[in-house]
Amino acid sequence: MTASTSTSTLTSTSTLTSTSAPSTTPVFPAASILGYPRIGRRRELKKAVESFWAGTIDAPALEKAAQDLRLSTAKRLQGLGLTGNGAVPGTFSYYDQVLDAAAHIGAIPARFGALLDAQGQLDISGYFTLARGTAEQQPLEMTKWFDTNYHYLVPEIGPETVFSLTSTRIVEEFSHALANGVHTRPYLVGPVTFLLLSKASDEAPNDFSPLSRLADILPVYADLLARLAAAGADWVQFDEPALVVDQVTPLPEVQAAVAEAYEYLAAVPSRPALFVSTPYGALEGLLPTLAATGIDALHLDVFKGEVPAAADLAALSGKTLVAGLVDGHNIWRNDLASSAAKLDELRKSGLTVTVSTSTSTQHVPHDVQEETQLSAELRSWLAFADQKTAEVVTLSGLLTDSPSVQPAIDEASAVIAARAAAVGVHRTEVQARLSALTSADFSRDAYATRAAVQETQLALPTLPTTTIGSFPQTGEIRAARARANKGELTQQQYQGLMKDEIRRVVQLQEELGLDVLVHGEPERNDMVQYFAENLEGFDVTVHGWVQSYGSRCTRPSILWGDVVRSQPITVEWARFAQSLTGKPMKGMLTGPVTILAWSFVRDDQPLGETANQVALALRDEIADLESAGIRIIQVDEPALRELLPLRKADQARYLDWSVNSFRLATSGAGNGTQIHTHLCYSEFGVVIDAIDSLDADVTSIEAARSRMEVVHDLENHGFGRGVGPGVYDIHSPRVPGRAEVAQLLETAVQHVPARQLWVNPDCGLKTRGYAETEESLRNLVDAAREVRAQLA
Ligand SMILES: Nc1nc2c(c(=O)[nH]1)N[C@@H](CNc1ccc(C(=O)N[C@@H](CCC(=O)N[C@@H](CCC(=O)N[C@@H](CCC(=O)O)C(=O)O)C(=O)O)C(=O)O)cc1)CN2
Ligand code: MET
Ligand SMILES: [Zn+2]
Repeated sequence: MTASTSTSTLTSTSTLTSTSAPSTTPVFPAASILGYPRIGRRRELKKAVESFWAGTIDAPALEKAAQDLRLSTAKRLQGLGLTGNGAVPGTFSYYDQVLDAAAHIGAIPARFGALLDAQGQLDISGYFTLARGTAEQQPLEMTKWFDTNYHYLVPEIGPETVFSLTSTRIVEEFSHALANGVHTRPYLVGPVTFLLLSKASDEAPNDFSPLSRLADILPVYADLLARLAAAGADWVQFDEPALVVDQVTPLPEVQAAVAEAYEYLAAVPSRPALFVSTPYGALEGLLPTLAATGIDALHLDVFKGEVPAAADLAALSGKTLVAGLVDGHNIWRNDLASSAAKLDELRKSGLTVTVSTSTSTQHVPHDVQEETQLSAELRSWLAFADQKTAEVVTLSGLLTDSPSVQPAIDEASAVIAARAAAVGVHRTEVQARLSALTSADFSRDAYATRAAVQETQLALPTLPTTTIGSFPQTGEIRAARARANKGELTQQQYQGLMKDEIRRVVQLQEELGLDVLVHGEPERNDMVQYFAENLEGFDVTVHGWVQSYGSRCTRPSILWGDVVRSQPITVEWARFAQSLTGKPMKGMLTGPVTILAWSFVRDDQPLGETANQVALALRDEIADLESAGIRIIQVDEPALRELLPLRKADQARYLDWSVNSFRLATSGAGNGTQIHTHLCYSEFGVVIDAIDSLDADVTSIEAARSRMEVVHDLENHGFGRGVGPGVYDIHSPRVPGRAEVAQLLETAVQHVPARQLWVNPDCGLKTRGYAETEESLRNLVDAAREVRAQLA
């Protein structure tokens, strides 16, 4: 459909809205959740998908595994009390929910060539091609989903993109569940969020905005709606989280897009009832806009956001208000008394109100009851996805004024009170150390002074080469750790195997001719969990897997108490690795912000305070590394951008505490100790001032996928310290050629003085195999030598 025909449709819809809605709008279920983890309680989906990629199972077997998982999930949620039509969300995905939307509406970049089958459909192999790329084509870019550790694939849209219904998977999933006794609620990322999250395709002119294609994707969404109605769906959920974020696109344009999209979709003659969800924060200026459309139910995040003003709520008259009361993004048991009070407030509006989660529960593990190794006390403080579902069901009892709710509220209040008083939550020695800090603890001598000392002590060539820390985590390494955890290997045997691995990694780096070496991090299951396991105040889970992207998962640690480092963590490994080489060996730590971002963090004190506790532990670790003869220490902060608040008004305060915690961790280092930091997964333009304020001597940044765009930011900013824009995209097995790397370096030296530049990959190599790693690093070192020679 062209822009002009859609405008005429839009004009006619304003009068049609009331008559074209389903004759009787179905009742929205009193209890529902926005979404549920899809990886499986035992990572069944991860295993099936990776087996399919490895060629050990075929497409029908993968489909069967996914079907079984969907059905057991749906039955479980029914069993927990999500019983109304549409209460169970259809939030399954083989890889990513944004990719799913792209796959349904035909947003398939031309650069992939013909991916559709004879019927114009994208099959499962084509779908994974977009996610994982081919030898010739980079996959879709991956980036952070709002302020979470989930990553989505970025659709590429241009004037040339032809939209059509290229998948009907959500319809088939609905029908399959219905045939098996569960009336689910199909889910798709909504049209406005979809376009706001997209980037312009390679073919698009410079000033192109994906949002300009709104009128062209709406008919495809409409087609899908009609098919879902025909399949019998009562409700469909369009997820619009981009509406809670301050966008680069001016608000009036976003408002116009929201109005156009939902007036259009509401006017579809035969459709399910429309439910729009707006997780991750307060909807603010877009609430009246959505209220003025013909949608049937609107979700508001009233956990993170405020309860809206009465006048704003009044505008929702005739619609169901779905109250996101239970936090989908953290694991603390809900304060039911406070939720009940909010629910009361919302019901005063006279609207039909129902209960839900603030966000999808895809960000939390499945079930606390699996974690039998945790103390009963700690478990009683927690709620994972299943417990959150139960909390939603409990709160929905208030809608019918059920007397059975009060005991549950009282119990939750009692547990929260007990948690505040529990041993280890507040420790006087930690509080005393924090209150004794002065501004001197947050700064080092001037950079020029430090750089001069480091230059003589380290004697590195121009364009020094290094890697980001991890080397491939091989099956052998993981198997050894699994056996050690089961007690099949002694600690000594396990440590011996890890030392063998470190020896191999050091020798490989010597052979390749890298200038600054790493030990490869084989002893770490994860760069955050490893530290959590070695600090007091944290606990870790056994089955608490949460999807980070695609088939990759993490087990976020639980930071519940004041943080204490009772003994050195990395020092012996670093000392051992340094003993194997005359070249500088980097000590490798994870920074305070990232440790917080990738853990479930206590909600009973400001994050900045918790960050400083972690920072003090790292500060002590750095002092011990220095004493052990380590001259370069890298403190990774890949999540610095992730926690940046979605609303501009909150950002300065965040950047202040986050930067300060990094400085607290690192500024005890002597002038001769070179502090590195590393950031990935973000656009850096927005946080470049903050990166500068970290005051690290050297910063490595992801850049290869975006073809060195970051060097413009660095140049404009006048970034004056060492910097290593990544020249090797480690997210795919593709090996970058020597000439390609050299070209990226040549671009870099045009914008950043050569004496500041470092040569390194985009990120750690843990997800890579050895074959491609060796070849890529060889090309990287050769390219650095080539460009060095040109400079000389
Ligand atoms: N926390 C965190 N967030 C992050 C990143 C990160 O590195 N960590 N990187 C960015 C991208 N996200 C990523 C997230 C996960 C992984 C990743 O590689 N995850 C691994 C698991 C890593 C891990 O915890 N490994 C454990 C457990 C491994 C395992 O599955 N063991 C088997 C047994 C193995 C055997 O017997 O062979 C089992 O438990 O069943 C270990 O090595 O010990 C995976 O999904 O496969 C990579 C990147 C952003 N966010
Ligand atoms: C996600 S950032 C990873 C940094 C870490 N040092 C590594 O190399 O794996
Ligand atoms: Zn990284």
